[in-house]
Order: sequence, then structure tokens, then C-alpha cells
Amino acid sequence: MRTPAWRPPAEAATPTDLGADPRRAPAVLLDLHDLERRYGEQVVFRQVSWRVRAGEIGAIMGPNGAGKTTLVQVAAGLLAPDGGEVRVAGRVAGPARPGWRRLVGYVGHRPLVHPDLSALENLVFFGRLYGLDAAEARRRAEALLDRLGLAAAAHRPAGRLSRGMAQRLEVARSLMHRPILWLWDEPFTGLDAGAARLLEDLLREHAAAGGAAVVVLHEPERALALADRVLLLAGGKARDVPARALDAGVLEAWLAGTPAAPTETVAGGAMPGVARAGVAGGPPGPAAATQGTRGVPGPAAWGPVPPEGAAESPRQGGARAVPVGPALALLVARDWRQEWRRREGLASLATFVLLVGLALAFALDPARHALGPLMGGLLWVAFYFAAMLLFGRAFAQDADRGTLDGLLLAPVDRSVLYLARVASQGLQMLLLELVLVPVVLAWLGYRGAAHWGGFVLALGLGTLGLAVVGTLLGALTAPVRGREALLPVLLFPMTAPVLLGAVQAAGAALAGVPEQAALWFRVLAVYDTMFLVAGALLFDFVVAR
Ligand SMILES: Nc1ncnc2c1ncn2[C@@H]1O[C@H](COP(=O)(O)OP(=O)(O)OP(=O)(O)O)[C@@H](O)[C@H]1O
Repeated sequence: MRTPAWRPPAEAATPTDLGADPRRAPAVLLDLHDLERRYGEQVVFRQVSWRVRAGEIGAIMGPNGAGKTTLVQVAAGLLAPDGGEVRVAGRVAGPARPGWRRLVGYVGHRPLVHPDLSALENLVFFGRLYGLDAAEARRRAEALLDRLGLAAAAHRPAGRLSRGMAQRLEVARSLMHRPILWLWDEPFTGLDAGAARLLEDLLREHAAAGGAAVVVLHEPERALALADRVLLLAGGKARDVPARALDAGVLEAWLAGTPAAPTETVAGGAMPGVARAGVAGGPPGPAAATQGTRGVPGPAAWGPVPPEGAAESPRQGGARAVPVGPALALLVARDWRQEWRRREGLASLATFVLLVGLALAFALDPARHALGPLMGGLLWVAFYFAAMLLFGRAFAQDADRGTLDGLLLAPVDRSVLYLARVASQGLQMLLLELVLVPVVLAWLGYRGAAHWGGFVLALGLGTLGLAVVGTLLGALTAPVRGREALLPVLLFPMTAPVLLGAVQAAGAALAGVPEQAALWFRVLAVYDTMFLVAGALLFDFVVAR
């Protein structure tokens, strides 16, 4: 008998898929080593080490503010540790090689799906972002919606689902790519009894199939019924205790009445009153190692260990990063689809450009007789204001809704996230310009013999320059209070060369002498390339927390 066969939706990669040798102890799927995390001066926890093996469910428990969410986010790679290391199925969980992210299915406090896209569209998008092909992503999305009782809501925008339905969708999203390690932070919040039972079944199935799960829980009864081991977190320290060593009543009392600093009790060698007598903490013993835990098939049932290459196929939840090309196309398409759903955003930008252009023209020359030399400048000033609004908007919305985390968790290099935003926002801006330029020029009474090729090149290079810097600064200022004021303050000095070059180049092209702008074209091209490369390299630091 082999490892249990495909079984939507809980089915996931197994340790053998990942090259682990089941003849030895069950593979360690999550290995937290000496972790430390601070917020400014506040140390949330330090020296936290914990191992969760194939076939195990681990619960993290502790009073409010103990650092459970922080710990799960560090384990998922959303927060960077200030010390120590996270390993997932033996791979260092760092930003350098993001393929390991494919092994993890994360559910946090906030939905990571996009509210304007339907439940089905969201699942397909996330499936593809994790490397599934279109047909498989669709099949799996439908199976998950069905299993989680969301089939009737498949075409409803995710933002209009009830609290409990949204939580089910989050669980479905986290399972789309068949992760081997589930990291779920209070997943039962908002669920009715039926959905809660379903989640418990999914967790048990996953563990029985050789996966592992870590769940932040507040209810002792549930934790002890579900988990094999419990990480008790309090006072900045943690202790791993086998669930069978814990008593629900005492655990409840400990959680409810934890003194301000239970550190010594919890982190010390003994845990009087909480652990049952005669049961020690620590990893499973040799019996668990040879027989598997929680019914995981023993060595004979695992079959031969597949070669590394076979272990890395997307279908089996391998750990390769998704290639740049498909990831870029997917992200740009998603941004455009979202923008199309909120057409009023682009329509208001277009109105804004027209008003700024017309107001400027009216103020400078109400009779519109001597505007010829000013037209390039007029157009660019209007576009410039629109660009500030556009480039600040996408990341600000992501930060407010929490949807950026959904992208940051994906197994794609973070520079790809940046390049995709540059492409999608730059193209939106360019489209806006191409639609509006004829209108504005007609209103201004333009009758020259323009060099249209040079003019479009000036628009393209200028827009790219604004997009590469605006996107980076948009991401930088998104979580900051007062970002609406901060973005223009930062953007203007950094993009002054773009504005100057684009105005000169567009003016020369409109005057029919693009050769006069040759120097500006070169300046713009060098500027764009420099900041595009810098933006791609810096983006990871900009979004790091
Ligand atoms: N973004 C942040 N900036 C500063 N401090 C933070 C931030 N997020 C969390 N903290 C602090 O870190 C500590 C741990 O918070 P965390 O949310 O991890 O706790 P928790 O155990 O999950 O709490 P709860 O049970 O209430 O969900 C708290 O003191 C909290 O105030």
C-alpha cells in the first residue's frame, strides 16, 4: 500500500514527494530554530525552537498578545525573524529562493483574496500563482469550493461574502496548491459548527496523509482533541508539550489567568499543574519514528523514495519558484481585471487629467493663440498629477485590504511582483494618455505637423520613468500614515529629470523636429533602465517587515 491517493481538497504533497526518507524518523516539516522577533524595542519572543513532523498537528496557544500571530507570520515568511532560522521540509525559508513557499498554506487573520474578484476567480488566480496550469487550477478550485460548501457562491465577489464564508474561502485559497505544511492562525473564527467540523476533518485527513499543520487556537478542548503537540507561548518564551501531557481544565485556567510573566513556569523545565504527571515534553519517541504518527503509514507503506527531480513537480507540491514569464503575465492580467471591475477609478483619472490640462491652458492663454510651444509641458503636467494618484493607489489599497500579503506569500521572486506592477500601471497610464492626447490637442487647437513616432516614444519613455519610481515609492509609502502627502513629496524630486526630459522630447516631436530631442530620449532611456533595475533589487527591502 502506498501513501493515500489523491483526495481533494486536503490532499497534499507528502514527505516522500519531497525526497524525505521515511525509513528514518518522520520528516521534520517545520523547524523553528532559536527564533527571535522584535517590534522596535519590544521583544515579542526569543529563543523559540520547535519542530513539527510529518503526520503531526501542532497547536500554538497562549494569552492575547503572547506573539502567536507573529510567530506564525515569521514561520510563513511574512515577517522576517530578528534572529534564528525557519526551515520548511529541510529548506531554509528565506527570501533568496522562494520555491519553499509552495510547500506552505497560510491562513491569517485577514482575507488575502481580492474582494473585487469572485470566489472562483480568486482561487484560480492563486492556484496559477503557485504553478498550477489553468485547467488544473479550475478543477481544483471547483473541488475546493464544493468541499467547503461554497459552490453556490462561486461567482460572487469575495468582498461580498459573509464572515464565515470568507473564512472558508481563505481555507480553500490556502489549499489550492496542495501545500504539505499548513499554517493556520485561528482558522475557526467566525465558522459555524458544521464548518468547524469540516476544518477539523481536513486537518486530520492532512495529518493522516503525511502532511503537517500548525494551528493557532484559543480553545483548550479543541487543541487537545486535534493536536499532537502544543507550543505554549507566554512572556516571550515558548515550550513544546505533547498534547497528551496536557489537561484541558488546567490549560484553560492557565490561559485565562496567566500571570503577567508566566515565563519561568512555562519556559522552565517543568510546568507544574499544566502537564499531566509522568509525561514529558519533547519530540515523539522511537515508536512514533518507526510507526508514523496519527496513523501515518509506516515505512513499508511509503514505497520507494522518488528521485529529487520527481519530487519537484508542481502537481506534487514541489519547491521550485514559479517562472518569471507566467507569473508576470498572471499578475498583470489580475491587475487589469481588477481595474476593469472598478472602471470608475480610470474614468475619474481621465476626468482629472482633462481638467488639469484645460485649467492650465486657460490660465496661461485663455484665447489659445500662443500655446504651441507649451503643449508638451501642458500635457505632461496633467499626466504627472494623474500618475501620482495612480501609482499611490494600488499598493495603498493592497495595504488597507491586506491583499499584498497574498502576493508576498507566493513562490515568486519579489522583484517579479514589482515588475508586474510597473507593467500593469505603466500600461494603464499609457492607455489613458493615448486616449486623452487627441482630445486635449484638439481642444488646444493643435495644427502642427508632428512627428508622431517621436511623440509616442516620448510618452512611452516618460511614462515608464514615472512608473518605475512611482511604483516603488507607492509600495514604500503604502503602510505609512499621511501617504497621500508623502508620495508626491518623494516623487517630485526623484522624477524631475523624467518630467524635464519628457516635456522637451514631446515638445520637439510636436514641433516636428524630434532630432532636437535625441539627447532627452537617451537621458530618459538611461534613467528608466537604472531605476527599473534598482526598483527590482530594492523591492524586497521596501516590503520587508
Ligand atoms: N505591527 C506591529 N507593530 C508593533 N507591535 C506589534 C505589531 N503587531 C503585533 N505587535 C505586538 O506584538 C505582540 C504580539 O502580538 P501578536 O498579534 O503576535 O499576539 P497574539 O498572541 O497573536 O495575540 P492574540 O491572541 O490577541 O491574537 C503584542 O504585544 C502586539 O501588540
